[in-house]
Amino acid sequence: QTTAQAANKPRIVILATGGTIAGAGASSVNSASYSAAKVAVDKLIAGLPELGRVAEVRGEQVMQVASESLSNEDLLKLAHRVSDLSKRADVDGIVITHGTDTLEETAYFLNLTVHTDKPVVVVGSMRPGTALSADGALNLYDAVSVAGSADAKSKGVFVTMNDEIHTGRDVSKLVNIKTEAFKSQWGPLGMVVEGKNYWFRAPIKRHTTQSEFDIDQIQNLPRVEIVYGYENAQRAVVDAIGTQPGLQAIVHAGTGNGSVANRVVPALQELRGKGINVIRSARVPAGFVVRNAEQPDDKYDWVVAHDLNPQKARILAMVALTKTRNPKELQRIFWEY
Ligand SMILES: NC(=O)C[C@H](N)C(=O)O
Repeated sequence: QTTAQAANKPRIVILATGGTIAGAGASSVNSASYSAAKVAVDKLIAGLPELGRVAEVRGEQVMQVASESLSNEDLLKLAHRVSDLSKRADVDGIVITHGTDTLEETAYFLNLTVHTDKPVVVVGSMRPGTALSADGALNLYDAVSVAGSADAKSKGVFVTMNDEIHTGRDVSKLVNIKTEAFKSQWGPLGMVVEGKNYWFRAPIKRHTTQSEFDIDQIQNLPRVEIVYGYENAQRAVVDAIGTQPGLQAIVHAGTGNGSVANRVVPALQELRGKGINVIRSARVPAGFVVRNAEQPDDKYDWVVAHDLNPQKARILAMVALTKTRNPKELQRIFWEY
């Protein structure tokens, strides 16, 4: 028995994937210009001895990349590792260090597919550890502290940034450069301050142990692409994506309430006619898309993304398509998750 176990400290595994939290700049004033994914997890842990106050920590370097370059294969590799660790009796919680650019996508994917009631926390930073007022150390301390808390169990996958605890479903990177980069349109679940959690709400959408999706059954993800709506948008982009091999769905990041240019509608209808699902999301980052408003979804056999932004809608679509291509079933899933 180790000293930490004797002291009843939770045993937390930190799975490192890269990002700015593992970044390094040329000087301490480089807060925005630096290289992501440089520092190994053992060095991150050694640089933060305070972690030993809240947990017995060990690290694993799963990959070392900037998150904008993550692939579906990377996502599956990480999720399978999280699932395996979550089943171990000697692991009480899992922290994933991750670049912030696609952190919301990974967090939502894990929330949808990993069957565990143990806390899983995804964390990043906006400044590299070499910068003045670097935010990674406190974010990581908060993440480990939340991952080791009994009161964080059964609430799904979290993102801790800037003292806030967010659900991986709702949270999105909405601000560049600032350390208050992450927001949930329905609000954070709570805050973590000096190793103590303060909860204000709980997630209502299905996640982790209540999910019908299970990462242990998912070896591949179907291809889903996103097209953007804007003034003067032409159908050629949709037509081009429609020829991509293996395409199973297109997420349309529409203007306003998911509106679609009249020039683009026929292109999407043609794809639907070929069995490709059309998911109507919005480029507006708040509010939600109303079914059969702006476009006749029932008539066209389209799906609306509810309040999910396009990148999160893509994640849920991929996961849902591992089970069904029926648009009515997909719509049910978009309401429930
Ligand atoms: N702040 C960051 O982590 C940004 C970086 N480009 C990444 O996502 O890996």
